[in-house]
Amino acid sequence: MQKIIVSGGIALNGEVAISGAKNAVLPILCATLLADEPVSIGNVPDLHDVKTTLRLLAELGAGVIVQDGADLQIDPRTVRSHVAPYELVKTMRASVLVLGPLLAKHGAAEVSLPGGCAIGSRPVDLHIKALEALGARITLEHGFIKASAARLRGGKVAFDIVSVGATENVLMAATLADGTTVIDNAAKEPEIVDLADCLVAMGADIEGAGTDRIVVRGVERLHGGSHRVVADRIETGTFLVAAAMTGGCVTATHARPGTLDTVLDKLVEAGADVGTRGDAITVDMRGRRPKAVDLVTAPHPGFPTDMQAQFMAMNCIAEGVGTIDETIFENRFMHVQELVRLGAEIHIEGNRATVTGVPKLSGAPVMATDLRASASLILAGLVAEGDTTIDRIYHLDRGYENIERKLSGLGAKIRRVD
Ligand SMILES: CC(=O)N[C@H]1[C@@H](OP(=O)(O)OP(=O)(O)OC[C@H]2O[C@@H](n3ccc(=O)[nH]c3=O)[C@H](O)[C@@H]2O)O[C@H](CO)[C@@H](O)[C@@H]1O
Ligand SMILES: C=C(OP(=O)(O)O)C(=O)O
Repeated sequence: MQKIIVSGGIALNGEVAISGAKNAVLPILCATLLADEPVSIGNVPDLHDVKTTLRLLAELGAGVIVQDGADLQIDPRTVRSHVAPYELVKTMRASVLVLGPLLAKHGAAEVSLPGGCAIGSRPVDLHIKALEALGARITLEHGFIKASAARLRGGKVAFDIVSVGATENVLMAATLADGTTVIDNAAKEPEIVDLADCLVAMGADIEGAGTDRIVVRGVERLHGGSHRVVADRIETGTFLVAAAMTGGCVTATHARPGTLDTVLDKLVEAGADVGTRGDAITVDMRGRRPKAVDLVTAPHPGFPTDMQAQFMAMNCIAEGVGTIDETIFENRFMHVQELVRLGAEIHIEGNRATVTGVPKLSGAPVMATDLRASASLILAGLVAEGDTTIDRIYHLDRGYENIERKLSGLGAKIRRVD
């Protein structure tokens, strides 16, 4: 199994180009199932989750044409199956996002329940309730969500808690429903806005994406179109934290600064000079040690849970004590015991981690448990004395394109070994 070895102690400097967002491209690829014509998607990152989604679309019968690296064309006209098998769904939770599109377009969908995962139980009850509000009949049988509806009808959906995936599933389904759907307490993440932009390019009628009320007026059909995936705010944030932690100066280019307000505010609080110019963001922490920050994860525009592990890594070597409250997932502190192996001082009580910064970490073998936990271990390795060897990096490849090449370009000593 492949591992990553990081030799710590080098301040990162230079420019890094940000890729398209994993959490935007996955729902967008699923949304192409709604169209009557081929859809072109640009700025597609080369990620394991993207490959899994393309395999799933191909399994359903869609044509997948890679035009040029990051540009793809999906032809949904040849879709014949509406079954998303366990083998593909189990490795990637986002595959549940074919449920809404298949149901809306083909009147039926059978999607394996995604497995539990390291960060929490992650049920899909909100997806099911929302689609039922649009008239779908849904049962759970033999580990599959089985859904049917002659044609979905517009309805009222009011979420009890904010869910990115459930908002996306019902948003996609509502585009082809008969009548108007109002989604209240909708997720406001930039990836929802990007999905809505793509659906609108395909002929959907959507208002309010990015606010907590989305109104979708159903249309008879969606046509082909083209869309360029938004920059990955979590990848961006990860590189900016790397700059701050190592006492370096890094500019992330091809980024979308407006999607990162809370993250940039926390970097300023940690003592970094942060500047934005067009699609570039620079974090300069030269000659300084970060100050510990307190943070509470929350739905957008709050602090993203997908950046929690990376900020925890920064607090580990910061000056002072920082508290981190994880309010989205009940079990998203799996990186703590690995960071402790590197010499971090972290105390957990319920959903709060209190981190007391230490002057230095020391390299050790550690194990990645999920995607952002893996990123936090790489960040910690960048500042640890000696070598940090990170095992189970397949988690990392789900969501970071060429991370070791990008970090090497900033001066890091990092390599992948078999
Ligand atoms: C592919 C993708 O975009 N993944 C992101 C998406 O995941 P995902 O869409 O799975 O996350 P949700 O926003 O749905 O989860 C938020 C909370 O709602 C709960 N919940 C969710 C659905 C449901 O039916 N019932 C229920 O109880 C979850 O367990 C969690 O506690 O948003 C998360 C929160 O920003 C991010 O960490 C993930 O990176
Ligand atoms: C939790 C994440 O992704 P997923 O929902 O795909 O597991 C993530 O991107 O940090």
